[in-house]
Amino acid sequence: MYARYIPPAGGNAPSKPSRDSSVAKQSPAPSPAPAASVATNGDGLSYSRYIPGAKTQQQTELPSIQRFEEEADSPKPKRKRSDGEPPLQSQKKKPRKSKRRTLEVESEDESEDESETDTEPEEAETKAKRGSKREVRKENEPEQEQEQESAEEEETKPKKSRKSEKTGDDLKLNNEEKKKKKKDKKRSETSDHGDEDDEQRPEQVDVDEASPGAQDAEMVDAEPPAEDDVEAPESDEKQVKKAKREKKKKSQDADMDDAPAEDGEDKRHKAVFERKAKSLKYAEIIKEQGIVEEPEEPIELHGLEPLPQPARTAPSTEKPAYETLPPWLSAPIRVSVDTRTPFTDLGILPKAARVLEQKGYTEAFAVQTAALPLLLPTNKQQPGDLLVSAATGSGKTLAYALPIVRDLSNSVVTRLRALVVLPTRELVKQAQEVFELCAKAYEGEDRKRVRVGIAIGNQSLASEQDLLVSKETRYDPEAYKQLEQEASHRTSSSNSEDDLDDFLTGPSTQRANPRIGPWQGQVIDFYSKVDVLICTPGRLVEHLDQTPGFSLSYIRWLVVDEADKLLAQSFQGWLDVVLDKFKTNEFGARDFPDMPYAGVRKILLSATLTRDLSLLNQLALRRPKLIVLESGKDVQVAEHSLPESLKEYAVRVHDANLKPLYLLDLLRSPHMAINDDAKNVDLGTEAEAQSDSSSETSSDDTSSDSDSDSASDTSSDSDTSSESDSDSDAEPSARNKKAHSKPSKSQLPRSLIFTKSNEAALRLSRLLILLDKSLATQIGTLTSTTPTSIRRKTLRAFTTPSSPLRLIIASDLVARGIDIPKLPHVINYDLPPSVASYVHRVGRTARAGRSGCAWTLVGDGESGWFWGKIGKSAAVKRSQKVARVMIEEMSEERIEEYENALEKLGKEALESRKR
Ligand SMILES: Nc1ncnc2c1ncn2[C@@H]1O[C@H](COP(=O)(O)OP(=O)(O)OP(=O)(O)O)[C@@H](O)[C@H]1O
Repeated sequence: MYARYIPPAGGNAPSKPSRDSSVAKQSPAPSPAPAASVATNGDGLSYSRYIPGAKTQQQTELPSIQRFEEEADSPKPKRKRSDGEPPLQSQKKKPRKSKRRTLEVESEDESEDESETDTEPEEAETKAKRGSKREVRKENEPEQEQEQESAEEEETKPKKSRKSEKTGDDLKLNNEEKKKKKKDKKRSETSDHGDEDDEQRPEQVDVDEASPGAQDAEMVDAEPPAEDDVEAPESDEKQVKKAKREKKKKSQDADMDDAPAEDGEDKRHKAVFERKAKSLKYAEIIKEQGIVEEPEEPIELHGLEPLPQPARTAPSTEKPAYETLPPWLSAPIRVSVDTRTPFTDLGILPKAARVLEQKGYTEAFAVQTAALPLLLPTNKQQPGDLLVSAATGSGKTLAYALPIVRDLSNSVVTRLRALVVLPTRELVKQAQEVFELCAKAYEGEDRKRVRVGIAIGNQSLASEQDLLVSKETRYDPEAYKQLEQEASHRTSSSNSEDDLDDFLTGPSTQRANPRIGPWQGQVIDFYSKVDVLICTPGRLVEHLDQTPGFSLSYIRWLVVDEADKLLAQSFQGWLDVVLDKFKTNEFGARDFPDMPYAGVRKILLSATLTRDLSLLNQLALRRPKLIVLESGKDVQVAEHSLPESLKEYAVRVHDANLKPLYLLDLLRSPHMAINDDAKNVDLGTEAEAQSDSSSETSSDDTSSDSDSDSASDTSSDSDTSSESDSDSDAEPSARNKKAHSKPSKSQLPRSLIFTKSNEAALRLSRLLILLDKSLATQIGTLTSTTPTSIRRKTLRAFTTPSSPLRLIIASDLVARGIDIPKLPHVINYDLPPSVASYVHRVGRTARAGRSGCAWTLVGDGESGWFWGKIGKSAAVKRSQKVARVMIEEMSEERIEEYENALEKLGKEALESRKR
């Protein structure tokens, strides 16, 4: 609260500026036209101001003090008054009044901003004063200005509150009366100009009020008129007025000086008390009359109010799910690598378990423990497809072979019911051995011997066709007619381009249905000779296209081993062809007798199984489950995992040009010898025993075998005959050398050495022999150009302990899946092309829980890639770190030998090219 001094009314009429400012603030109050007057300065300058006439008449008393804290009380009574009492002004002004009223309400509601809104016009007024006529400044002494301001505020109040209209009537009237008197006086003094102004004034007011920015207009009004408007005749009048004003001022000052200060104080206090009394009285009247207060309009805050905020929600306790993989892939079935379970506990018949035990399979490995219950018919769960991601040598083959054979052994008729697809011939052969073992295990006791066939293209297509499909011709005119009708219907809808084919390959009806015999009325029936076909994808497509009667209509199992490779590469689009054949389903052909399941169950396996759903989705998997192996400490499921028993070494190669010498030094180094000698002794005795048992098995198979086996043995393929020769050679030599099973010291540790290409493998093997002639009998080579018979011969010799063969230098042909029993060392002479390739290469050792070592020669320029992608990569799960091995510097003498060997190699290459 603060008090403002306003000089006593005693004849000191407020100066013109003060009147102006009051008008500016008073604009909301309607007034009849006459009330709008033209304020004219003493010097003749005129400007229009809106002054409510009613108030002018009410002015009886000059306020001495205004206490602004009382303004806070004013709005309410004012509102009541406005609603309850009719306005005093004429009907003409009503619309304007309502408009003004709206503005008033807004200003009232902004009670907190009142002081601001009040001061703004004052400031405007002050500016107006400052920027306006100098005469006004001269006339208005500071005290007068205070008086003027208080008068303005006094007049502004009616705008804001009706209460102040009522309670402050006396004060304002006094002020207004003075103004009026002065005005009248001026009028009398002024000439016709003044009258003209009077006439113009209402118009100006109307324009101001009618305009949307009425307040702005008022502010503009508050500004002094431009000096251009000053007319020459008025200058005399101005001077007269000025003189009068100065006179008045002097007398006023004299009064002020004379009046005792105490009187002023008393008056002010008196005025305050009077106002208070009036306010209280007015409140009582309201109470008595029962005037209901208009409910307060909602306060509209501008600028300072807090921004609207959204309602706070309780923090969610649910964990966010960022998983985009399907649950079966993100949460696979995890099995500890160390898990071992008796086969009988997994639902394997005791007789079958005994056969497996004879082969050395005493207990089921971890992956078998997890997979067998899911695939065997004893599983009462809703069966579905299965994916297995387990390290190399973990026994995946038996995990799918055993349940498939168990299922097929229940059937009576031989039909092709299982299809196993593998990427290489060697793997097909390997899988065939496992299936044969299982077939033997499940043979007898009301079970049929499951027949296993292979298709790898190592012999002519016709020979393979004979092994897979048999045919019988019978005379059946009716069936013939029917088949012919079906065939002609099919061919008629086909292309006319077939005419050329008809000419070349015979009637189209025969091609459309191979069951139609060559003679009228003859019908051909085809029978599958195998229950299981293990094949490479390319050869499979060939049979589907060209082998009459080769059908996948009865297929119940589809196994895709080394699935990542088979799905990533097209292999003549084998998958699309096969899945298309699955669509045509013989009624009941795919029913599993012991299971509530029909259709083709798919099994996908790999040591580096892809998690790429776009690849996996090609197979249209149904209710898939994923099995992964994990070591106790591992939480993360890595895409590539290495056998726990594998030791890895990185051999630094300073000079890549001398790499063959580094290899030789490594082979002769104590590092490898330590890891090899003792095992070689074991390997010798064990492997011999194994070779004996395997030869027994093979003889068993041959004797008891069906047409397919004997056919394969008696195949016209030259490779096969040579194989049998070599085998027969190998056996006696092994027996002869039984006594010398302990390897000599000059022998190198048994190692499988991988190079980057066929050429590199051949070149390296020859170079090593040129460097050390004693190695000639110890080195073998395996590449994709090696004939199949030689491949098999080499692999057999390598696994035979009595054989002098100690090293196999190979391309990536044998990197995948090849099972070389108890191979102690794998050497990456050249770096593998990918991480997956590394995993498969080194996975040829440390199989079936045995220990093994992987050595990688790393050139200085290759170390970044090796350590980044393989040696220290988190993508490869390994039980122990990769160790570093240093090879001593080469002597000059050795380097010279090496250069000589290189020279010889060059000459040999030239000669072979000439030939
Ligand atoms: N239950 C078992 N007990 C003993 N040896 C087994 C058992 N199961 C499999 N093996 C042997 O483990 C070795 C590896 O088996 P297999 O070839 O099936 O492994 P894999 O997981 O398919 O390996 P890769 O991924 O390299 O193809 C084979 O020599 C096999 O005879």
